[in-house]
Amino acid sequence: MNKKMALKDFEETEAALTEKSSDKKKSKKKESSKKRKESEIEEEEERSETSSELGEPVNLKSEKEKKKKKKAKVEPEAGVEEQERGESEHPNAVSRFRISVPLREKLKSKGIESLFPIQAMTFDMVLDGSDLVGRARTGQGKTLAFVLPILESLTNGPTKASKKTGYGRAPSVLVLLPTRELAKQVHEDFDVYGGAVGLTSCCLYGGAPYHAQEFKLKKGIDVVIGTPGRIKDHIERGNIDLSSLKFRVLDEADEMLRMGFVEDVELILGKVEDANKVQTLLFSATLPSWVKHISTKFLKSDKKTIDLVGNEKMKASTNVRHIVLPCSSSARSQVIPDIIRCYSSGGRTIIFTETKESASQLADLLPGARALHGDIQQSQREVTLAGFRSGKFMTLVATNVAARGLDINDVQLIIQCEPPRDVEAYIHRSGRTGRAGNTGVAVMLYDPRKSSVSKIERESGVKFEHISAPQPADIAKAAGVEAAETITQVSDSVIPAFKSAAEELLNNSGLSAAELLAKALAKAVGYTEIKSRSLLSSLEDHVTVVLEAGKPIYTPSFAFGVLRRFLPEEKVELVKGMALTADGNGAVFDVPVADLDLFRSGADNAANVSLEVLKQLPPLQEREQSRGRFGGGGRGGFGGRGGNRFSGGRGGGFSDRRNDRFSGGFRGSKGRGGGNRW
Ligand SMILES: Nc1ncnc2c1ncn2[C@@H]1O[C@H](COP(=O)(O)OP(=O)(O)OP(=O)(O)O)[C@@H](O)[C@H]1O
Repeated sequence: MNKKMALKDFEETEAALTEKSSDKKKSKKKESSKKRKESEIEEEEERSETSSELGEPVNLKSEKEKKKKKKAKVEPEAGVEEQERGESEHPNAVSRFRISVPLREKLKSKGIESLFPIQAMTFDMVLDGSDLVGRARTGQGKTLAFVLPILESLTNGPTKASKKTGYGRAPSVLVLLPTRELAKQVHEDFDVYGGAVGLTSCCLYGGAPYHAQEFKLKKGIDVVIGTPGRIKDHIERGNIDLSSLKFRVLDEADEMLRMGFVEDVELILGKVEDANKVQTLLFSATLPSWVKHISTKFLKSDKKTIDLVGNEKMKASTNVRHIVLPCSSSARSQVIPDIIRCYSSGGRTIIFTETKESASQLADLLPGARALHGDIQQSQREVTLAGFRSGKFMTLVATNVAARGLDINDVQLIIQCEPPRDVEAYIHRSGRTGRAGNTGVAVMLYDPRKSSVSKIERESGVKFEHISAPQPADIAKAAGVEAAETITQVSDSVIPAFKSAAEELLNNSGLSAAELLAKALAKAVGYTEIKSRSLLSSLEDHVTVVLEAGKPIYTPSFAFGVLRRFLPEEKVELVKGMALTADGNGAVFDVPVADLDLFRSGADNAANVSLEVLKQLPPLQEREQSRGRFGGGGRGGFGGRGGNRFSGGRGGGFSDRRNDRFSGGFRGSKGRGGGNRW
């Protein structure tokens, strides 16, 4: 169990620290610190209960609901009682930690009066000199977990005396991150909080000119933050001296190592004169076992580990409502705007695609959306992200380049266009919402013919909520309610001008007053027609039907065979998204509305066959479950399609991925690699 693990780690650490120290003051601090930890562990327990409260359905949130939602904000891993206790009594109040006044004031100005659990649990360890592996779910404040104790150590703590000073000073801190955007974000934190205690920082990443970076390094700097590629380049150019480092931080460590930059990271980390005099900290929301293994290479053997996820089943954010929705790739651009309308609560949305091309294409199709990926010039990437952060536009379509670490205010909705290749990507992408105690929604689209959600579900521990695409009629209904409200606000002064036209309509249209008003409302919110949408592939002008044949249907090819008994081949080929019901008695598929009567009458005339239109999807067999059966299927689209995305030799080690996924975004300036997807 997570809590147990966290407690165990903490107790081990406590014991070690207590042994070391004979200082009374220190042990007092530890005593209060221990109390803090115990209450945090209770909070963890409370937290897992409160998470289920986030499951209420979201539907075109009114302002009122939004406000309510804001009020529902809870501190990560903290219970309601905790909030009621008031900041000053908070067990993790900033004032209870060895945080100096300028930092405390800066934190206060940012609205931070108490530390989040990962920060509280690691603060003393880092300040007292330990190497550390830290893991907490997305959005729980891992950045300040290293920023605060590092700054405190350099200004008032153990590394103060040996820290370099003066013009041309070599950096004391090096922070490595996997993406440029993330490096910039972490740099901003060091800038804000470091600035408060007189420490300077700079950010080194690819795609930006060298000379400004070189100038800053020459002048002397305390904290260097950057991506491994550019930092390595600066080292090779002799611009940066890492010999007097006091801290090395690997943020999103698993991603950096997965990218195949182990050698670069190793080379960079190896540039310290005496590794024993450097503290190394490694953070991520996901720490696959191979990362833990690798960490032994970089971190001292007596390192501490604080793992707030541990062996807990649920690895993804518990503040997020996790939803899956069947949708074919061709229907995406129609369905996504409705998902945004229904689930974004008027906030920002990030849509993740698997490739750079599809990010650009989708951004072009969605009104008011912009793309962010590795093929976009760095300067434009920065403009785009700044525009999204400031609310200039509300929908960002991105590749995994935006999956990690980005902390953007009011991102309410994440849409993943298809299941990602690894569970880590799911965890980090969905973690762009529901941050710092806020709630959010993550919708993952999948094409039941091509992909399955069960692997992600199993590995992330998420229990997905299965929904169908919002029906245009539902969305229109909600819009109608809003329109009715606005109509009551229209001044009576308009009546004389429109009354005679209204009376004429009423007399001649053959419609009732309510029907005519309904049309007027529809027109007022931009509807002249409402189409239905199928449940399986979310296609307009299609309906979803279930076929039964008087005996179990074991394979899609059998279902196609039944259809061929009463339909011509060209009609059978119109069938979309064939899936089998979980009970094995039926086949579910989409057909064009225009052909529904033909399908129905054919079924009526065939022996033992029934065909019914569905309003809701019944439980279906997962694609994985029926793997092997789909291959020999009918001509309706299964033969040889799309293999099993999850079982075929992808994944595995990380070094072979180097050029596959990152060369565009991460090492863009060098143009390394070919099949770059991000
Ligand atoms: N003690 C705190 N009180 C209130 N807000 C905080 C506190 N610590 C951090 N935050 C805010 O929480 C948000 C998430 O923090 P951060 O980005 O460090 O999360 P993270 O754990 O690194 O997430 P990820 O795994 O996605 O990178 C930020 O907006 C940050 O300012």
